[in-house]
Amino acid sequence: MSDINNRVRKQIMGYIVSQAIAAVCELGVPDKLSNGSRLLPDLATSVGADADALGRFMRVLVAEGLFMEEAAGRFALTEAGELLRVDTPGSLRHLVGLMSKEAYTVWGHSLHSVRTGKESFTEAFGRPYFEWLTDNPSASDEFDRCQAGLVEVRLLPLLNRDWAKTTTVVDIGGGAGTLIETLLGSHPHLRGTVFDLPHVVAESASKFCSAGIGDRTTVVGGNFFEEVPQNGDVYVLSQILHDWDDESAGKILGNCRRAIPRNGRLLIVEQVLPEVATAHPMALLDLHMLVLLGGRERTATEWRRLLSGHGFTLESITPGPRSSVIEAVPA
Ligand SMILES: C[S@@+](CC[C@H](N)C(=O)[O-])C[C@H]1O[C@@H](n2cnc3c(N)ncnc32)[C@H](O)[C@@H]1O
Repeated sequence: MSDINNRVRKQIMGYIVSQAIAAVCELGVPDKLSNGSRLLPDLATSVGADADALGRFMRVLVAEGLFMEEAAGRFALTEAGELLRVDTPGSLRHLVGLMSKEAYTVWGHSLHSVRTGKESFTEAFGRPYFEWLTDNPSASDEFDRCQAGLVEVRLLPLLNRDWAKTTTVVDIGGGAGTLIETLLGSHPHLRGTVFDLPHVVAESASKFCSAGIGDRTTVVGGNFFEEVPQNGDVYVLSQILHDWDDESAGKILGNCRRAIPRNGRLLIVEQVLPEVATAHPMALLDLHMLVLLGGRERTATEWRRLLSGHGFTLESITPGPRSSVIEAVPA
């Protein structure tokens, strides 16, 4: 078979690889191999899998370079596979969580998105994703955990900013509060507010107390389409606006504009797509945002336009290892 034929076949069957990764991660296979190689029957018993079936999953993932078969039936992690462990620095395990289960099911309905320009989650589950999460606590906790896993890398460009003149940071859609916890942990003069849906922030206050920052933090449950907390001098929107189309993103920005003081600042931690379409890794995320949520990733031109349409001037874009910090001030 020609290389082209093989390549297209692999593309067509690509989700088998991603879902095989999700299945072995759910079983904890990469973690069971963290201390070295194991024989298949022993590995299968330790994770509660059928040995023959697990061997067939491993065959595919060995071909993908995630595991190696050191000797017949003895499997180990490769350097790439190490990234699937829960506890490894730079772990991608949170991404496996975000791309499987409901996220995978929703892609079976993606034809709806390409036809209408709308999200497909409602087609698959009866209502939009964030509404569905409200009544599915274990999926919601898993989502918050996976997001928190991403915050570490996203935070780097934020942590490196000069915070000397800032008093209070308000994290809008701050999820599990990891960003505020890390920021306040390394900047003892800062105060922080976490704002998110009530069920998401229900446990946050006690978490902040345990982390020793209870006296410097405020937790507010609410809906950013109605209003957001006042009295911050820096507002953070991390991975929020890409969840929404321009109209909804504009409503969130409008509410931030009403809350933010004239000398305040808005820091948007998001991806910036190149102006010209290329095989940019974020193009995949852009498509996922459309299908899951009806959202989108944006180019610098689109960011400038969206911000200026809702009372902000884009001042700068600072690229980070994963996301950029888009800094804006009230116009
Ligand atoms: C993609 S997550 C980003 C979380 C966090 N900022 C981060 O960087 O990891 C989007 C967040 O928006 C929150 N959210 C969704 N709809 C909301 C609403 N109407 N009002 C307030 N928060 C909302 C979700 O609960 C979730 O925590």
